[in-house]
Amino acid sequence: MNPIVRSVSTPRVDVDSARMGRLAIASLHAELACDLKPGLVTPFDTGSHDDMDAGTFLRSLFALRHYFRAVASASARGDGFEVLRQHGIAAETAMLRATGGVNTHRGAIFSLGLLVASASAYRQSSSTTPTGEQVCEGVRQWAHALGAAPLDPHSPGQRARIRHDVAGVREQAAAGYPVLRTLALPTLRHAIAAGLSREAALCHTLMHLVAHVDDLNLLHRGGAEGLHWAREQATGFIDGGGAFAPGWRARLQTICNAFAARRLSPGGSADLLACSWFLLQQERA
Ligand SMILES: CC(C)(COP(=O)(O)OP(=O)(O)OC[C@H]1O[C@@H](n2cnc3c(N)ncnc32)[C@H](O[C@H]2O[C@H](COP(=O)(O)OP(=O)(O)OP(=O)(O)O)[C@@H](O)[C@H]2O)[C@@H]1O)[C@@H](O)C(=O)NCCC(=O)NCCS
Ligand SMILES: Nc1ncnc2[nH]cnc12
Repeated sequence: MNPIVRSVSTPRVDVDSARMGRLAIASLHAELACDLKPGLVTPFDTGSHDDMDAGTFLRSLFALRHYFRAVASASARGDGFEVLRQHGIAAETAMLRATGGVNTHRGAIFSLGLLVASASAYRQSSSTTPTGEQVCEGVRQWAHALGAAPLDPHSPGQRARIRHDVAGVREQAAAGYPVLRTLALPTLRHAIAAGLSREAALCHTLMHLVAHVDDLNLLHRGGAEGLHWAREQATGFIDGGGAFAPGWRARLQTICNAFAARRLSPGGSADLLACSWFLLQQERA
């Protein structure tokens, strides 16, 4: 964008950006607050983690309280991907400062940040509320920039992605998050429409994600065998009726215990769960 042309904020942009920012933080909190998440941190369990607990995630959320509003506002004003990326890098720094160097939300800063930016741009340009699927599709506008952006080939995710020849979070983003559009959103919508509680619907959706996502965190910690085992556990839970089945909590607790025993943690699936919740909630905003 021409540096002479300053981005102009208007009250409408500011109000909607603040709304999108609050929804994003609330969605990350909804994921954290959900119990019975195999290998993941909950208010009652640190899962497969020794370096973080719910307090670590809450400090991280607090550090991100301005970030999502900032990317929403930048996107609504028409700022390019590089501006969004700089906000993301600053958010990663704020997160690490708040957590004492623990990586709680690096992937969520990326994925939820892009979805917030997409939702904000759509709402600004069309003055209507997009569906969750339209928000996912909107991320494709940055596909080229995503492919050209600097990448750390030695990050856990990149090492896992290269070693196991799978797509990672950037490839998901450039394709408009197909796993959210075609799997997580329909699953979450159906569970809620069928009358499941928020927690049951989130657990049900998380297990569908674990069963299908090439989760780089599972690959990083458990390799191909660990990912395969995790998918088998999730598929077994789903085939047994998932959170619709009587006694689902006891069955899921057993799976949680098994994930922790193997030190496996589907952090990518947890991010995508929070993203799914945001995509649904912004439809009502
Ligand atoms: C694009 C970046 C994320 C960089 O990508 P890269 O692959 O280099 O970074 P990684 O962090 O290694 O992997 C990506 C993170 O994304 C999550 N994730 C994993 N698989 C998937 C998937 N299939 N789809 C979507 N998302 C996925 C995951 O993040 C979550 O897990 C982390 C916490 O779990 P934990 O097990 O504790 O992870 P570690 O501490 O790393 O391992 P241990 O040592 O404990 O075993 C946490 O990050 C969660 O969010 C992957 O980690 C991005 O960093 C980038 O380039 N950012 C620049 C800014 C930017 O462009 N922003 C956009 C603004 S709109
Ligand atoms: N609840 C959680 N536990 C562990 N890693 C995560 N990444 C995102 N949410 C997470």
